[in-house]
Amino acid sequence: MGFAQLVIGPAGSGKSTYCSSLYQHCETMRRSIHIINLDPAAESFDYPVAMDIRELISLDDVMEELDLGPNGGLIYCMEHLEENLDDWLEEELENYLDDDYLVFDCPGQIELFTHVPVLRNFVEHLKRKNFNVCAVFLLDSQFITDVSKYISGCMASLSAMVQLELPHVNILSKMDLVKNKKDIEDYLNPEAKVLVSELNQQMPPQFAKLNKALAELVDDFSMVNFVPLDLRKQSSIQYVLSYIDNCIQYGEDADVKVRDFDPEDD
Ligand SMILES: Nc1nc2c(ncn2[C@@H]2O[C@H](COP(=O)(O)OP(=O)(O)OP(=O)(O)O)[C@@H](O)[C@H]2O)c(=O)[nH]1
Ligand SMILES: [Mg+2]
Repeated sequence: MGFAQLVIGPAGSGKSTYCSSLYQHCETMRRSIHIINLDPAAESFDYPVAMDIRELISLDDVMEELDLGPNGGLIYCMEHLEENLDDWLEEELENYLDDDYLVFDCPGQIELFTHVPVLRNFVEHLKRKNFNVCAVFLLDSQFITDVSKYISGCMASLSAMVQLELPHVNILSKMDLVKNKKDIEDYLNPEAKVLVSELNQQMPPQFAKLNKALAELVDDFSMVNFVPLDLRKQSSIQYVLSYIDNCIQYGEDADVKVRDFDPEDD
């Protein structure tokens, strides 16, 4: 049985930074972890790259040879990955042992978890290889400064949830940028009526019904709640990691400590 995190979320939400902080944390804890780059457009890394999609296909080549722009090029690369699951991925995975822990750093294009099935097929492949996989969706904490941005972030997370059908953890990243911690409380476990009244304040009255429907959708799923992550604090990284481990039943036999996260402490 292997374990894997699929790190997704909008462009710039902090996925690669999260991966490198997680790597460092595990290094300190003497815990084995392998980070895999699935972003064909990535250029530099703060973590040792265990597997790299760029060894399979180069975005620059694709853009040049097929005359595609960066986003079309990326979709092409990901579809190429999909076609090579049975050879490239299969071969790469052979380097890993049964109980290895893999973290996939994905690209930020929203298309990947809305209508292109590549990640879904990727995950199916991992499952067949006996991996317990968790989707880790990062949303930049700055999204909560604007309720309509926040709702769009929740919708992106929901579509990933619905498409991937995996255990799913939402993380509010970049907590170091949040000045007033009280501001975020309403957004960690959002309530429909708070969201509706804020949306209504911002928008003309003809949107009231739509706002209500959207807010209720977020509320109904009630799976949309967020775990705050402050990368400056080891305790915060550890909390998030334990939370995810729990979702994928990692270390059930071992004595893994889970303790409550206190934003003030470190
Ligand atoms: N203050 C702060 N900045 C962060 C944090 N995490 C990431 N950033 C910054 O946010 C920007 C984007 O971070 P990345 O980790 O590259 O984000 P990404 O989600 O991998 O981006 P794409 O791969 O392009 O989708 C960079 O400038 C980071 O330095 C954080 O916890 N705090
Ligand atoms: Mg990245």
